[in-house]
Amino acid sequence: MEIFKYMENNDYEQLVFCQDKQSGLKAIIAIHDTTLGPALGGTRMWTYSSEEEAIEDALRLSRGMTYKNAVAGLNLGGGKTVIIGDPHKDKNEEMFRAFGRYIQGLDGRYITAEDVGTTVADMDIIHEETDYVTGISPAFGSSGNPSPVTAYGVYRGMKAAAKEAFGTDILAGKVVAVQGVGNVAYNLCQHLHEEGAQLIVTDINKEAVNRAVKEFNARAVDPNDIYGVECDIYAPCALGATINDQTIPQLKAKVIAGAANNQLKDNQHGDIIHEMGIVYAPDYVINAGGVINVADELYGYNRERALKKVESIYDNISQVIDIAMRDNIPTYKAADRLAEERIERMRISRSQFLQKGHHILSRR
Ligand SMILES: NC(=O)C1=CN([C@@H]2O[C@H](COP(=O)(O)OP(=O)(O)OC[C@H]3O[C@@H](n4cnc5c(N)ncnc54)[C@H](O)[C@@H]3O)[C@@H](O)[C@H]2O)C=CC1
Ligand SMILES: CC(C)CC(=O)C(=O)O
Repeated sequence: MEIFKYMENNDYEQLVFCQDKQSGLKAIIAIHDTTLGPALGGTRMWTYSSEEEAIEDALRLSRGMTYKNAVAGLNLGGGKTVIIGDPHKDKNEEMFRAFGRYIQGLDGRYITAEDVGTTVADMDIIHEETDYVTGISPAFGSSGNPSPVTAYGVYRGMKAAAKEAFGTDILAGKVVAVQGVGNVAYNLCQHLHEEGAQLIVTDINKEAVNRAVKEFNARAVDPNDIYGVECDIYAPCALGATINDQTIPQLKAKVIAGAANNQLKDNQHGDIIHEMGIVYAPDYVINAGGVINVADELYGYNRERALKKVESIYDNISQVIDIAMRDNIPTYKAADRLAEERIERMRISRSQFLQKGHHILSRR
């Protein structure tokens, strides 16, 4: 991979490699675009099969955060960290302390939070070294685990997509196939079950599946079978790139609406599902609830205010669908357009020189 060429082609600002021998920390912080404000995005800890795979993941995820934060109406840019390692075996206090010091060194250009493989407890340790961390314990007056709020946003966005596909946003009686029943999807299943949707679930973790079967009367299927099940809605809530050449021909769903980041393997897969008439709720629009929630900490956390903003994910998905219909383009392109237009408008309106620029962070 030619890193500078890749960064230049996709407008990345900065890539930071953090190493600490004692704790085993190997982290990559990717900052995509800070036009709207400091880059905010979570830290993923994962067993990458190569350093190149980790770098690519950090780059792709950080770009997604730029677009997510822009469409969500946040005054924040896009960034993300990946830590190479097994979250079940390789974590230690020193690792997150060392990582916190690297974040502090960026002096506010990047703010972190949870993602796959990291927890509120990890954020609390990072907080010992830096203020540029969110999703810390409610005991510190903060917002805690973002997953339940992400799930609420996905639920709202799923309703908006269902309205377009089925003429109603009532999900009672609809069959929803959920891939991965981890932190976000467990809470999503709870909303769907309460409304009377029927659930089909899968996960590589048997305990997670059993819990969903027991608590939500879900039907369990093997991980490879989830794509082809008879359902109304496919909710990808595990990792990325599950909408691809192999899975698309199997899909029976009329709606794709889930929490995972980077659901489309490539843009062409967004074109194909558009041509098939599937209503796709773009990942970074529908899963913005978590970042909206943690970003509220920068103002002094108020859960009611955060949830109100998360509710508007319904309107954001409807707006994206309207633009896609109007211009006869796939929804992923409509979402990109919304994000890019906002960033461009702000770039122009903020181009005037100020001796000491203001951002909400300066009050923290
Ligand atoms: N936690 C949050 O607030 C947010 C999460 N997301 C995204 O949503 C997705 C889920 O996040 P979390 O629930 O926090 O993660 P998680 O790690 O708690 O849950 C993911 C689940 O997917 C399962 N899984 C992994 N590979 C699988 C496969 N091939 N087939 C079936 N199941 C598989 C895992 O065993 C796990 O139970 C991720 O892509 C994450 O980046 C996006 C925005 C916010
Ligand atoms: C988990 C969130 C708090 C932020 C993030 O990284 C995301 O939305 O993907």
